[in-house]
Amino acid sequence: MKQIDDLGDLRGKRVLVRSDLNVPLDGSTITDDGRIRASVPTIQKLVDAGARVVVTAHLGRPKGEPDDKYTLAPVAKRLGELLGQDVAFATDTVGESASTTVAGLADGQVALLENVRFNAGETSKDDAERGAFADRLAGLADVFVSDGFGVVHRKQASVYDVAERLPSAMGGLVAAEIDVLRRLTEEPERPYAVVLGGSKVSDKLGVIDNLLGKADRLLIGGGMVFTFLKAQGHEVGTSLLEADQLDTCRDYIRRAEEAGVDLVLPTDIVVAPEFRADSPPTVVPADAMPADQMGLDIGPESGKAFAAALADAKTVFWNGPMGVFEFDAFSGGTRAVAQALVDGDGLTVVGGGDSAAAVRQLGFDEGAFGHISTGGGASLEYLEGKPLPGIDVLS
Ligand SMILES: Nc1ncnc2c1ncn2[C@@H]1O[C@H](COP(=O)(O)OP(=O)(O)O)[C@@H](O)[C@H]1O
Ligand SMILES: O=C(OP(=O)(O)O)[C@H](O)COP(=O)(O)O
Repeated sequence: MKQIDDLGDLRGKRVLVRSDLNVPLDGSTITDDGRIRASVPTIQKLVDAGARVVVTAHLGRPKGEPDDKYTLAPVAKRLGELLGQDVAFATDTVGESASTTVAGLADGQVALLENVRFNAGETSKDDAERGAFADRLAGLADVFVSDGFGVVHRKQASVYDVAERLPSAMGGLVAAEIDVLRRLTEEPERPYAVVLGGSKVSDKLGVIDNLLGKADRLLIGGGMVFTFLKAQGHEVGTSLLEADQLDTCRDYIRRAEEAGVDLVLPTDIVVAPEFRADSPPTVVPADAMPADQMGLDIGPESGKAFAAALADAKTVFWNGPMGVFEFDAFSGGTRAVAQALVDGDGLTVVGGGDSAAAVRQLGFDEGAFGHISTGGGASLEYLEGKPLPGIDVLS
């Protein structure tokens, strides 16, 4: 697969780089810039090569049209600070502003295009619609570098279709991520434990299907847990729930038992009446959640049980916070799992924008983990052995 060095002399060339700059924001304040920092080495390499660098990225999940809440403007500013040079910001992705901004770049300068998901073509399931948008995006550049590891599992215009239209290469971040994750797919040292949580439940439940044949222990927390608890017949109140996945979860529970996989579910839950930092927390048994409250973290007893299940693991992959760690009162479960990973002596890999942010925000030293991946869904799909469109298209 082509790397940047295989693209030839890039001086004066317009290089479109797909980065994953999907960072958590509080209003317009970036609360964790990990993904921006992870994207800098590739951009800097292109700057040093004298390229005119055009970065494209998404933020959140806007509905295919401009939405101020999801503007990349604060990200352009932070990227500029990290690069030590101004980053020109185009207020659209493929329109007038993008054309003018790209045309105004000198060799070694960088532009960031507005949120690529402000365009319906980016995420369209219709190949022609996606292709038409990719044509316009590709028209802004001479070559393409795919460096957004967190999105390589998405068959989207800026990830997939654009690579079919321009000479393309894999960026250093994607290459490095794949290098580490490959170790987890080839004979992981056992016991191999996988911890799953977070809020993208429908996206990520499916990975369990495959993990049941690979992992020795499967620990489930975060928003994912309530579909399991409900499948066991328990009340889950107003918690996150994938009502159409109950049978799937029942099947996972049965198959885990048959396969001898230790499926660890929380025995206590921190509930609150509302999704708010100051909503009063109560710890309740997992099989006795009140109907009018929502589960926002695994409880302290579960935190201890999860830590015990990780203590002697030789390989651990963790994606998805155990609770709403952004609110102090609901960060205990995530802290307990992070601490268990730090205390263990196996290979530990943390994947996902929010999981990585959680580790840093809760004050853990990044160096204490084997690898912190910028992609949650992407790394899960890689571990599942699923084809990753954004990688396959490069070969
Ligand atoms: N019980 C819960 N209810 C609602 N949201 C939750 C719960 N547990 C965790 N979360 C949320 O999940 C989000 C992260 O989910 P996700 O995007 O799947 O993880 P990652 O970015 O690490 O892949 C966090 O913002 C966190 O607040
Ligand atoms: O945040 C991301 O993924 P992750 O939460 O699985 O780590 C990526 O930016 C992909 O975003 P998406 O899941 O909206 O396509």
